[in-house]
Amino acid sequence: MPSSQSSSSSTGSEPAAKRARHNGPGEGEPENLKSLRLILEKQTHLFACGGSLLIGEPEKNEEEDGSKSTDLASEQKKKHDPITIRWDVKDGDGNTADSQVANACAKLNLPSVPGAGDEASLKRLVEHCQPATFGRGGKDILDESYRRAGKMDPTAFCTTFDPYSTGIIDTVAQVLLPSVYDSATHRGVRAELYKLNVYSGPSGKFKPHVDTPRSRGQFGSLVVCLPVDHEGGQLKVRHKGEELTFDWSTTPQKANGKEGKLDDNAAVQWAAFYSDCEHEVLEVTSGHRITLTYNMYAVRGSGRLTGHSLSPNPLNPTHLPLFDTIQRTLSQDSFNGQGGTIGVWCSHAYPHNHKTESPLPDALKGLDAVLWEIFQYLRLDPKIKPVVEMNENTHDFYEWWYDEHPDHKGPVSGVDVNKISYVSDDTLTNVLPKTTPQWVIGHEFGKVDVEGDQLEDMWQYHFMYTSFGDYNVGPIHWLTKAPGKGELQLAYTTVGT
Ligand SMILES: O=C(O)CCC(=O)C(=O)O
Ligand SMILES: [Fe+2]
Repeated sequence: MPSSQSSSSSTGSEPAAKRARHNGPGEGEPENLKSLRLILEKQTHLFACGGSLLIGEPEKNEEEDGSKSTDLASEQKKKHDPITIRWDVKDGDGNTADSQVANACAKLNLPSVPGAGDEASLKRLVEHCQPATFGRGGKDILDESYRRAGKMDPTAFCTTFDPYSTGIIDTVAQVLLPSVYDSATHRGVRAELYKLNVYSGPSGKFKPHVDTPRSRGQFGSLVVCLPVDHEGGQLKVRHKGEELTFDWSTTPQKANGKEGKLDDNAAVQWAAFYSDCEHEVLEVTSGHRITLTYNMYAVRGSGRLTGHSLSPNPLNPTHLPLFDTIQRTLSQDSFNGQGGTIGVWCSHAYPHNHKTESPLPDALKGLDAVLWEIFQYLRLDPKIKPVVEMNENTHDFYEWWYDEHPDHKGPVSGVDVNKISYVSDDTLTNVLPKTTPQWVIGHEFGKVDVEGDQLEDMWQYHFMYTSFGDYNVGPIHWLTKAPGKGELQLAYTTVGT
């Protein structure tokens, strides 16, 4: 039975072109794996989703006899109540009422009702925001040529808008983080309010960027756009050459607010996407684009769609579109009964600097999650590991050593050079794999630093690689293309002169 290995990173030290050498169909590549590779290449990636909620007058929700309506259908037809935002107003903001009361509170109702004074509150909210920064190289940067927006921290405001009760989080969980029947990967979504942002015309914007994950479990971001008129400000989200546009602009002609009445078309719009997707907010040309952003984390045992609920709606992996193809393809023995390794490069990036706790498989996204579930269901014993490929010179050095030791038979159990101070060639013949290795499978995520003398002898190379992981015996049959840029997993530092 072939075993599968996914990796989310590889050594960053090797040029992509060289790595690509190993990704194309290799000589003697089993036919069934070739066809599976072609099928995976054609997969479109699901990386974002979105929707809208109409807003209406608060409902009386009472029958004529005074009893409350509990009917599910009418519950679902209900429009969302108008949204209230309250925020701290510190002393000295120039407002007489505020300067008399320390830490007073201001309030805004959305959508604003013409003639109800909401426009003045909206103006105040915009004024009370601070300039929004963004993360670059571990620092918070303020650069208005890159991001021109206002922000308010969640410690300074509260809102009646709740992404859980509106069903947004359930939808995001179903689409971006589905739980699979009978899987150990039951996961739910926890959304944490991160900021209120205001992008104002004529030049509010946020140029292309990738969000900084706040912790290892973060898999995505949710943006909720509040019902405030604005033009422009489209959100564009990209992944692997595909792009989705979320256009929430409302032209003044479209809006039909009348004095004292809520606009019938007023809606809350939202979009959710995986954190590793590049995205940008195009220029807002007029009005204010006001958003609530949430960081979303994959968690076990919370949320409505986890496998912990009594009647969950979990996916069955056999009903995933790729299931039949993969099962059929892999049921033909690609390796003549000898076993072998199939590799799939993760199509998304994951935060994983923590040595002992990897966020995976809980936070696997999109196609990565689908393949993981199918491989698990087929009992292929998949593993998620960091992978390092030997660069060409090192590989040549190993080949030379193997040529020099034609009698080398492969490792003898119980011999560990990492416990021996001097390693002779004889000892090496007892520890190196039978055939020249090319891939080293890491024990755990997180960069491994190895210190030693000049890398000259075979045992020093061996020591470096085995400090990081295990040689993969035989080739890895990669089904997907390696990510454009890998991440440094293994560093060798020379000590002494
Ligand atoms: O407002 C948006 O649509 C996206 C904002 C964004 O990219 C961010 O806050 O990081
Ligand atoms: Fe962002």
